[in-house]
Amino acid sequence: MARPLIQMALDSLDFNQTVALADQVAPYVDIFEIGTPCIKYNGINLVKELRQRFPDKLLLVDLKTMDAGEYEAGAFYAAGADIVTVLGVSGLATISGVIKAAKKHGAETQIDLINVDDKAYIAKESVKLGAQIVGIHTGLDAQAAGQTPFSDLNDIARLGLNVRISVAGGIKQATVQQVVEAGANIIVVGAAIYGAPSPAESAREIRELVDAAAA
Ligand SMILES: O=C([C@H](O)CO)[C@H](O)[C@H](O)COP(=O)(O)O
Repeated sequence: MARPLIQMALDSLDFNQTVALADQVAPYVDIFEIGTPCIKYNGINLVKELRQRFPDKLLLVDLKTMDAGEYEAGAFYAAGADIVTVLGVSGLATISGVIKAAKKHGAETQIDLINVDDKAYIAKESVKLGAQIVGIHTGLDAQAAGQTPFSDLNDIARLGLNVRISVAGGIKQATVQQVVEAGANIIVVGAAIYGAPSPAESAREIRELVDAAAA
């Protein structure tokens, strides 16, 4: 099995704390995600800062775009994003616009299937449009209501689409093996790292668990 990537969700609103957290966990993660609240609060300067500080990391900007796909995403690709997210619920025209912007910059697009009713349909159509990643995502509010991403992950993985699958939604040490075995290519972790007494130690543990599960 190819080594799954670990994506650190940077969900703080504070610019300096975000950069400091990225520094701490950098040895253990592959992708820095600038989370949606964080990018709304800090804007494109944070993309530029992380791009400059971490030239070897992948940088995902979690715009969760809903409209004006090409226009909105284009500026973030130009600032150094490797991956930008667009909402599956936005519809195929917006998804197509973000993919067009990504292509212009030699970058990638992730379709976030959060709150999509027919996830299989949107995933299949997104692949036809040229998306490289589909995201199974139980958001923070849905997690608080007791939901998890596991059943949706199994359903999408079973389709065998030519696309990488990202999974997010409360993933922690206890559930890493389960999502790797289910077929996730990108494991997104936020609170289990940034909420730990030692974020670096938590990230190191998750790295070990992901690598062991994929071995
Ligand atoms: O995308 C996220 C959320 O919707 C806010 O933007 C989180 O970054 C994602 O859910 C990962 O965080 P955890 O669920 O805390 O692991």
